[in-house]
Amino acid sequence: MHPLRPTMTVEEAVAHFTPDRNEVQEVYSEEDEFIGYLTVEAIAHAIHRGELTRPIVEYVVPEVSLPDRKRQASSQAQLHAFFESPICQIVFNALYDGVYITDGAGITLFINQAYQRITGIREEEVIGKHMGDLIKQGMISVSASLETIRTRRPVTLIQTIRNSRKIIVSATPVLSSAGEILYIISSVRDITELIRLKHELDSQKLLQSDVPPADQMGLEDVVLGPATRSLFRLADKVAKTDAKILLQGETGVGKSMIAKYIHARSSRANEIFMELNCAAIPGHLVEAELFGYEPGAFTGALKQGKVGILESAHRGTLFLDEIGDLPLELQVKLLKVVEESKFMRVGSTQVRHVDVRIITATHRDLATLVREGLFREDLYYRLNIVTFEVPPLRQRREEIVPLLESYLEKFNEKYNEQKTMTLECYEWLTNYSWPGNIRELANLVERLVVTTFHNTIDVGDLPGFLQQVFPQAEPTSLRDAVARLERSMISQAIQTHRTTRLAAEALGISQSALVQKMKKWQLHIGSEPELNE
Ligand SMILES: Nc1ncnc2c1ncn2[C@@H]1O[C@H](COP(=O)(O)OP(=O)(O)OP(=O)(O)O)[C@@H](O)[C@H]1O
Repeated sequence: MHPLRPTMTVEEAVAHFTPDRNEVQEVYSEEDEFIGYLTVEAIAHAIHRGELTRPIVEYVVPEVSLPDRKRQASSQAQLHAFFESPICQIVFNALYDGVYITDGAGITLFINQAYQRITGIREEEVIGKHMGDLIKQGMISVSASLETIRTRRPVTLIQTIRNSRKIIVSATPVLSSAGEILYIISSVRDITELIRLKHELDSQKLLQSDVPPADQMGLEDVVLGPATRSLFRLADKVAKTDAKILLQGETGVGKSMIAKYIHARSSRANEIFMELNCAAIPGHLVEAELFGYEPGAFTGALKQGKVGILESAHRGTLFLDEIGDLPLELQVKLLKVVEESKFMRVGSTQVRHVDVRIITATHRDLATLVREGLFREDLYYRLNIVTFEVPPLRQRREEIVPLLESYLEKFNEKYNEQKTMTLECYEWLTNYSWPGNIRELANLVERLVVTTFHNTIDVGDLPGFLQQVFPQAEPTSLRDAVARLERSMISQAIQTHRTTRLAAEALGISQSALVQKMKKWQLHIGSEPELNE
């Protein structure tokens, strides 16, 4: 380390004081002339007064007494010895959370094993180092300890380790009887872990809530965030009645899942649940599918005729998906079923009775269709006693990570894999708009589990369109902005060129530098093995 210069600020000088070093530093001018001494006590006082940007020349003294030096050195040594004592090591290393201890000036004294496990940072990289230096090196993004020194209060913040992993740090100052900060003890947790715990807690809460667990309804893997939970609660309530239900929402949001849940919680649970997607078959065939037909009712009909879905659903529940696509002429026939429970098969004049509960769904706005004359108003009001507005996934982002985790678990089991996702990948996918909602999410996870060759799925493995849509949060510093640009360029280059040699060439850096950077950013060559050149 360079000698202390009088123009250095207090903040810059702090890094020169480490537990292993002398407690008094000599200060030299730019011409290397001895100016005086700077004691760790003087620095500590300056920090306590918030004078971090003042030049140290203001605190330099021409002489220091030997007892002072001995006393300071010995108290520092005692502290050091305490943290190195076997009992202290055993206690801190037994903790599940990471522990990070600095002295009152922000110099690292101790990290426990859990901290090393969570962050991947080794003892020798930080012990004796000042937190400010660790930020400068890019090892950590911010320091809760320095914030605690500045504010003299406990501080909790989210820290990024080596620009990738995110952890949550809570720092607490330990004060002497004179009110000086002696050290700062920080506890550290992985955010991914917190998300998992929250997910577990949500499931626990669900078990205690008035909504019966969905897996008992044959609906395994259901993720219930606050929005979905309140839909299920309402579904549970209306299930007990025969009220007509209209489910509105985009494709893939879970409308048919809710319909099945309502059926499973109703008095018809032991009867059949039938489903017809009115948009999936041509208009002229919907009538035959729904109401059935007599022998020879139309060209191409089965000789023996056919029982329609409506009749098959007798005593049970009929779920009519995409009801907005039901042709107008069939809407009259459906109205008769809804109002009088009566219908006629195609080609028959015999009126039949049926006892079904009808649940309908649509991704279109039925009220608008009514205004445009495309949907019968009387049918609309009949079907729409209770409306469920099922929100798109982008409006219930808190469910995205639990859904990703749940589907990862499901497909890992199905394909006998052990894939995990980086925190950044979770963050990326949380910000995506998911036009295909949960169906799209499930498809993506399955694809990633099947196609990636490594166990950790990262942003670089996502399909190209997903990599471009991520709305970046504002970078917090120039270093942050540069780091992001570097990562994004590398990620794009390896996606495009598929070999580290070609990607390095395109980026104008050496192959080994590229490999090192890929390691740092946890990037991989797409989801396929590197091409053989
Ligand atoms: N809360 C949830 N947790 C887990 N999986 C869910 C959840 N909601 C929906 N899914 C799953 O997402 C997929 C799509 O759901 P569903 O078929 O119910 O959507 P939909 O709204 O009826 O779609 P569409 O209108 O296109 O028919 C299904 O595989 C379903 O199991």
